[in-house]
Amino acid sequence: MSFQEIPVLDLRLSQDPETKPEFLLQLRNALINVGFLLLTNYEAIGPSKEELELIKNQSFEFFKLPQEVKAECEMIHSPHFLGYTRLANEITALHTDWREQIDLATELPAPGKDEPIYRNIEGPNLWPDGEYIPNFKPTVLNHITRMTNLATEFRRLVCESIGLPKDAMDNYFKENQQCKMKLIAYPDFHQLENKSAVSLDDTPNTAGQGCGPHRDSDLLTYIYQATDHTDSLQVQNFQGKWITVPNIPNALVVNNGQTLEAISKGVCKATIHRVLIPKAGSGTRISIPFFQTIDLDSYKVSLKDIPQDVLDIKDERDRKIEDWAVDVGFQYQPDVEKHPVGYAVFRNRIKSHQDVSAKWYPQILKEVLAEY
Ligand SMILES: O=C(O)CCC(=O)C(=O)O
Ligand SMILES: [Fe+2]
Repeated sequence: MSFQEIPVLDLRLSQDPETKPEFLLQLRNALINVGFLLLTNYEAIGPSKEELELIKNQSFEFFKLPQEVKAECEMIHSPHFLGYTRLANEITALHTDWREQIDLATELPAPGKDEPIYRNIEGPNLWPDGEYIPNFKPTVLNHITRMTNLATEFRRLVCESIGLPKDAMDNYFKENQQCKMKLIAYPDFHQLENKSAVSLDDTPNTAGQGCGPHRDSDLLTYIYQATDHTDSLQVQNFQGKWITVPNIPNALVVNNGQTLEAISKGVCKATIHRVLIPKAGSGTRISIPFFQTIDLDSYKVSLKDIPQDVLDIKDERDRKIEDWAVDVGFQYQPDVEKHPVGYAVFRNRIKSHQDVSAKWYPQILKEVLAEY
């Protein structure tokens, strides 16, 4: 039997030596047997309710801007895959996603010309014109700082929960490590002019693809579901059944990415998930994922000394995997033995944003298209 619901973890339990062992057990189970969890009571380390309210309001303001203002910071102008993506201009699992979004990241300089091409994942943000939305940039930068703090603490707990010293992942993080985030708007069915959205086979009448089934490329993702939609984000359990992620007010959804799967040698599996278009009349769904990424140059460095009892839980899980995995299309999986992590991350970006790739990396786009 695979998981039927998403575990809820109270971060306060990790702060008290008496309850910490219980927290670490719950975390171990969530990381190995589910790949998703809901995190509550993180305010002492991460963003406060007020700060989340601010980033939510800036998201609404941003998406309300005139299309020409949003177009000025469109991703096509960025060789770093940062900036605005208009509605229905991204592909996941071979189909169009019905969402619009802006990709943002820790502000960093662009790499030099002689550096490996994948380092172009890093670079400066494309900000919307501050004259139209003055509080956008400071609110986003503050959100990145608060979330980076939370994610740094959390990754130490992740290490401890799988039987490693809490600094076991520190080597994967460089000075001024890039983190990424997105503001995403999923208009509800009413608002779509063109309702020929791809119907998902098992939900023919209710929904189309907000974001197609995929695994994240990063280490860990932290999603703030900013509106109260309850029927959108779904996770596939290891028997192929879609499980809806509840929307507990102010809880963050945390999920394993493929980088964590790669460096933990499959112990923490990157679970497949998707987003359905919100029901007609339910309004636009706003979601704000934060992506914790590691040094793109990390190479030949899996986590060492994961204890046997943890590996046994992984093996037990793997024996129970039956009909997992829909067709997520081809996705590059990081394999630190073969390539630096940046290789797969960069190629997944090339594939998802092909108009941007055609402008900046036409040759690599050709190679990527030939591979799947
Ligand atoms: O909108 C969401 O809740 C999740 C989005 C997502 O999975 C992604 O952008 O990787
Ligand atoms: Fe995702």
